[in-house]
This record gives sequence, C-alpha cells and structure tokens, in this order.
Amino acid sequence: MTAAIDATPPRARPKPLVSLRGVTKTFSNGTTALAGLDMDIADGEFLSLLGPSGCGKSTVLRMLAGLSEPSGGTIDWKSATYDAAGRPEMDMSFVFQEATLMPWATVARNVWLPLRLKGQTLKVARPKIDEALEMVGLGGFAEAYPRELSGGMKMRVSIARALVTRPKILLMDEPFAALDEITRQKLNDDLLHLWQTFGWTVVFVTHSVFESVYLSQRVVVMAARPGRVVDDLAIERGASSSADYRTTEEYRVMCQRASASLLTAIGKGTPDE
Ligand SMILES: Nc1ncnc2c1ncn2[C@@H]1O[C@H](COP(=O)(O)OP(=O)(O)OP(=O)(O)O)[C@@H](O)[C@H]1O
Repeated sequence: MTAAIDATPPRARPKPLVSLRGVTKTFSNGTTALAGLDMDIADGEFLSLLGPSGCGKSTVLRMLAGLSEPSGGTIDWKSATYDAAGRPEMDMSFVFQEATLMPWATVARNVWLPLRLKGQTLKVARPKIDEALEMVGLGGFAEAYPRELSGGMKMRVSIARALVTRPKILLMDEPFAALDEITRQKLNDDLLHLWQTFGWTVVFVTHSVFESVYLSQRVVVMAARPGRVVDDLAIERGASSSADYRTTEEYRVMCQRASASLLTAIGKGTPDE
C-alpha cells in the first residue's frame, strides 16, 4: 500500500544565486550605508532595488560586484569559484548611469573594451561585438563615434559593452535615469525583451516606482539612514505582453503598493496591507 500523497505541496522557492545575511557597510568617515541587510537573489530573477537617495542601493550593487567589501555579515554566492584573492569569479557585468564611452573610439571599439582587457584582438572579438550591437538594436552603428549618437543610443552602446562578455548576471545602476521618458520606456521594453530571451539574473537600481514595477519580478524597497530593506514586493505580471502591461489594473495596483512603501521609506506614510 502506498502512502497518501499530499496534493498541495508548498510552492517551490527558486534556488538563491546569492544570499546576503546581516550585511553592514560603514565607510571610513563613519557613514553607515547599510545596517544588517538580509536578501536572497534567485538565479534568473529580475530584481529592482527601489529607494530614496542615500539608502545604499549602489552600495549593495558595488558589493555584489566585488568592488566594495562589506564591513560585516556575509555575501554567499552559492555556486561560485573563487580567484586567488578569494573573490567569486562570476560572469557579471555592470552598467552605470553614465554611458562613459571613449569619445575618440568608434562604437565597435568601445564595445570591444572588456574583451580587449581580456587580451582579445579586435579581429577575434568582432563577431561578439557585432552580436552585442545587434542585441541592442545598433547593428548599423559599429563605425559611428559617440558624438554622432543620441543619449539613448549611447546607453545602448554601454549595454552592448556589458553584454559582449556574455554575462549571466547584469548589475545596472540607474542606467536610464538621465534619459527622456519616451527613450526610457523604449529601453525598458528592449531590456525586458532581452531578459526574457536570455534569462540573465538582473539587479536593477532605480528611483522610479513605474520603472521598477514594469521591469521586475521583485521590487525590494529600501530606506535610508541607515540603509535597510523595508518591503519586498512580488510582481505578478499575469499574461500581459510588455507593451500592454503599463495600462493594466495589475500594474496600477502594484505601482500604488510600491509608492506606498516608498513613502513609508521616506517617512511620509504607512504601507497598504
Ligand atoms: N565612498 C564613500 N564614502 C563615504 N560615504 C559613502 C561612500 N559611498 C557612499 N556613501 C554614503 O553611503 C550612503 C549610501 O550611498 P549609496 O550611494 O549606496 O546610496 P544610493 O541609495 O545608491 O543613493 P543614490 O540613489 O543617490 O545613488 C550615502 O549616505 C552615501 O553618502
């Protein structure tokens, strides 16, 4: 006789790619940027860090990238190999708010940079450069110079430069904050499409409620002084396609919830239940 099978197993939680436990960061001038951060980031997840200026969003990103060490607590990459200095070797790229392109170099040569630093010649790297430029919709601009490009196109080059190493993890620090609304929405759509196609893990820092809810599966809301997590919202997108989602009731409700959390984070309200 077989044992009865529970027909309602608990919902499987995705395996964490990285776990942060009790992470603190105090700078040498005494500023406590983070006070005891606990967070799991799942493999393949699109997670946004949303919060007011100074709540430690960039500090979290920099620590994930290994550019800054925590003062306390642990950052545990579950399946990483480690380099000689004890840092995890991850297929990871960083995109900053500024495109930071070399003005004297063509688009192709700008995108080449990370591979050049790994010792690849332009000739060897070329197929990967062209592939990355195609991915961001700049297939015809390889020989253009940054001065010939709009702000949105420069950011696309910056994203192509991040993608040229074919990373599995993308860390993005307010990449679209300086762009006009229409360009930003277009880049949001294209980023979402790329994420849906390639399944990277994305950690995306933003001040924008609308952007965070539109892009993410999870929005982690942070508060400042000291930096901490105050809410963790799962975004259920349902069946809406990208473009339609912005006009749905689900989107409006989630934006309202994230806004309420953000207002709480800056001390101007209480979150909705
Ligand atoms: N190198 C540093 N030395 C001293 N203090 C720092 C340093 N870097 C950041 N801070 C401080 O740590 C706190 C968190 O900074 P962080 O840049 O992570 O915040 P943020 O949420 O990303 O802000 P913003 O949205 O304005 O970019 C802030 O008070 C900031 O002034």
